[in-house]
Amino acid sequence: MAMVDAPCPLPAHCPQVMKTMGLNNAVHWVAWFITGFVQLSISVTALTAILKYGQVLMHSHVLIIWLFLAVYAVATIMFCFLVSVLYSKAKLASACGGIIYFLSYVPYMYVAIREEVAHDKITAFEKCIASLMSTTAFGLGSKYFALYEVAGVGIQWHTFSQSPVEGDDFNLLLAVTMLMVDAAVYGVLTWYIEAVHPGMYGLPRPWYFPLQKSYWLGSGRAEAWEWSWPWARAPRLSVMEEDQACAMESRRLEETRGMEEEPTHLPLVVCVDKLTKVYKNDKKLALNKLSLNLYENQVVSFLGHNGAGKTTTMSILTGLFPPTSGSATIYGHDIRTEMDEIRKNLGMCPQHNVLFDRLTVEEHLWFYSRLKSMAQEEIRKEMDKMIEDLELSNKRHSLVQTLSGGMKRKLSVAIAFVGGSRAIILDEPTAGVDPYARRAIWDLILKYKPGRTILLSTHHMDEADLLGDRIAIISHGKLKCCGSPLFLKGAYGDGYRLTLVKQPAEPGDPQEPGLTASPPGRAQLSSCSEPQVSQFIRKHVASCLLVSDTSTELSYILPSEAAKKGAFERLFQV
Ligand SMILES: Nc1ncnc2c1ncn2[C@@H]1O[C@H](COP(=O)(O)OP(=O)(O)OP(=O)(O)O)[C@@H](O)[C@H]1O
Repeated sequence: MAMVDAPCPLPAHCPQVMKTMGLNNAVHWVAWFITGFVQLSISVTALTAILKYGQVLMHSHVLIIWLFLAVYAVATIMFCFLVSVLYSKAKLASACGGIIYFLSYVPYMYVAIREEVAHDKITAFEKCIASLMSTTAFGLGSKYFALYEVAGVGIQWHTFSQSPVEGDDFNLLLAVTMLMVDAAVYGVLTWYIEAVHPGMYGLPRPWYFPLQKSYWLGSGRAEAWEWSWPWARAPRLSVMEEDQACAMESRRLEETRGMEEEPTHLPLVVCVDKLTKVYKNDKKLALNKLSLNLYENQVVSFLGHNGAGKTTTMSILTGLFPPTSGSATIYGHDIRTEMDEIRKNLGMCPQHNVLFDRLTVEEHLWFYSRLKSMAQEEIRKEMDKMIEDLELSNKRHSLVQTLSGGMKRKLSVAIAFVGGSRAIILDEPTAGVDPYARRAIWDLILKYKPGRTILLSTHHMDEADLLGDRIAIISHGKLKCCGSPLFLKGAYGDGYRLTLVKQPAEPGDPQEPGLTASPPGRAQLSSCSEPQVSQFIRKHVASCLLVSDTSTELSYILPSEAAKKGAFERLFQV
């Protein structure tokens, strides 16, 4: 059970999202240890009672039986943790874990056969080595219970460190000690393997990471850069120099069409530099040297077709996957080596809701704020404000499983903002919600934008236009254009559309021969004469194009250049 639970204990992706939001890895494992131990201690207690009072180990001290089984339970939990980090799929871990578990009995069988069949003498040291498998230590320990029971005295505190067999220097105390050593060894191996081989999600550390000062003392980014990427030929740069180099690179990009000059007067927060990603199981380039800068107080709308690479970019920025090459910095911290530092300011809303069914709206906001180490009083204030902004006051104490899809999405977006997160990644925040909830999410994003930097992916042009201070469009993993909505419309749009509604002429109305000095809309419409209207518009915007003439409407395209020359002003002032 522990093996199935440990690799993916919560809703899919939940541990990753929690880690992105600042969950300490040690806290994650300790929580699972406590859960496993509480469950197993019930079995241990029941088994102790059965063994003692069911006349199986009737002479042995009840506390020693419980202690022996409890220590074995601890070693077994740690063994499950170890197996769980070896496999990225829970079912595979449980299947293989069972086999590995039974195979670990082999040393015990070897010792037992040599001792009992071949009558060889096995030294305590050899037994300690064999006991590095917890099941072997358990088997050897159980043998002492049996021997003392047969002798009719059972294991007592004074016989705990003695063997009833003459010349045998191993005993139950050594078996229990070895079980504790096993638990510690499995724990260390779990910690190491998870760090260098984090499975499907997470950034692998180099195999020598325990030797890195930066791992133990934090920060030390220059050292981390050097150690983690020894093949990087580029000269070592300070963070400021890196940011400047990154900004210069993007300035070079501006020279190409579709790249607006960047708002360099704002603080640079996210600097994506030639990010490339090739998935192991899909050899094609998911990201192809993507470079993008994000500035404070801005929302950047990330647009692109399905499979363009939006989610991949966001996953790399949030530390779910490592990039194949290239890098990115967030607040000057490198995503490859300083994710723990970055996570203190990072908020994310993944494409699919990752919520706990059995927690309420309020509990979710509280939990994620606490992950960010926010003080209790501040949490209460922020929670009240956010619940009001979400229009979820009446659902404050409702379990998430009772919320509608739109409400769940609103909560997921709100979670990205709690706890003072300043770099926010929103992956299709309004996917699958009704227009009303969509509007509420828009309002929330706009309200919480000041002081933050937001990257928002969407498939909706109107959303990108309305929310985005800048829009970045990617295709096949490459940035195609980036700039303000107005800039992109100017660069790629075919102009402005002018639609005139024809006013039906009322019976007895005198037919006006042409346009008068009366308000232009009314004059044009009342005439309902397309040539005259067109002639009037062409007087001010010579290159206007009539695109439709129906019984109720006239529609024209006015080229963007006309706006720059002030032609629109003259047209509408008439
Ligand atoms: N885990 C994965 N393993 C292999 N290939 C993947 C994986 N995730 C994404 N890809 C591939 O990487 C490319 C980019 O996918 P990504 O999910 O980043 O696109 P997207 O722009 O977010 O698409 P959508 O708008 O549909 O969410 C696609 O070709 C996709 O097939």
